Amino acid sequence: MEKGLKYDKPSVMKGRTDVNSITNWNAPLVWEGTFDPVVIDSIYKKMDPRIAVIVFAVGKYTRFLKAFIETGEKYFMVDFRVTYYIFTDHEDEVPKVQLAAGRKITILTVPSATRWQDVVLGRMKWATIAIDQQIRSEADYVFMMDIDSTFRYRFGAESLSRLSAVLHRGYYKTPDRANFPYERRPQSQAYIPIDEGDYYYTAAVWGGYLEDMYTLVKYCYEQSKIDEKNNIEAAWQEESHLNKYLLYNKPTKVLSAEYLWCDYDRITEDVKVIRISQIAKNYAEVRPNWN
Ligand SMILES: CC(=O)N[C@H]1[C@@H](OP(=O)(O)OP(=O)(O)OC[C@H]2O[C@@H](n3ccc(=O)[nH]c3=O)[C@H](O)[C@@H]2O)O[C@H](CO)[C@H](O)[C@@H]1O
Ligand SMILES: [Mn+2]
Repeated sequence: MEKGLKYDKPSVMKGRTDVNSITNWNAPLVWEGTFDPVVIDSIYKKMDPRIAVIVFAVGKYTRFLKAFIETGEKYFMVDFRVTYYIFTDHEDEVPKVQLAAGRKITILTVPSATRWQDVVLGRMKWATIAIDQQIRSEADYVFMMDIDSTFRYRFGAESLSRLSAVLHRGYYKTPDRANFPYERRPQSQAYIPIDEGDYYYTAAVWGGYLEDMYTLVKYCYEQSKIDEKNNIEAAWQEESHLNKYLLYNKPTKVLSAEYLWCDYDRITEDVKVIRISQIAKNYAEVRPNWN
């Protein structure tokens, strides 16, 4: 980081005591109050990484693009180089948003779908192909995100690592791993035995080094293809495969539920800020099929 930078002296004794801020494999578990944004930004600015955000807006989900990008410009990796890769079947519905310097939008066309499950799983296929053909030469870090989200507070370089995953807000306090909604049928590639598991991660926000993300996205794609051949679809689609992978290949950073909350859940004591909030949506209205 740069010489002469002014910031509060870090303490050995003081810090968050209401939550655990380290995993049992010694990876940071990131909460507000566990990092100094000035120090973090200065460290990462030196590398000036190119950050890719991969989002899908297929069918009626294009309505979420405007708020996602506009709030992203306010809170996501401010002052860093960001490209939003928008995968859509309605190019004409991608809004024109004024972006800060060093930031841009790239539109990629994907087919429409009749089942939402095909869209959420299809993300793994199209992202694998796009990283291979294009993004690999344009980015250092990649994030995969749901589009039905708005940024509300800093989502910055403290989230960067080789592989960073976010605790699902609905399960981060679940005491018993048997209650995680992992895939429990041994016939599926995403199967996790009842007595295994660390955390339950959301598939709505995850990121890391381009090559590590490529490996994981491709893994989810390939596992779901095997499932398809065996006529089975994992309980929570790519989220189930993601959780299986992260159990046996531990993430290098775990981001607290601050990184993905939602508009309709009560905020808990330990969540001091909400960085992304999922928008309340009418599933029946936006999805092409119901179940
Ligand atoms: C908070 C959380 O854990 N979210 C997960 C949950 O999300 P959700 O219930 O929030 O799923 P969702 O409807 O937002 O779908 C996931 C994403 O796929 C895209 N999309 C989906 C349908 C469609 O017709 N068009 C379209 O573009 C869009 O980017 C959307 O944000 O379950 C999904 C599949 O089981 C994914 O695992 C999500 O990551
Ligand atoms: Mn969503």
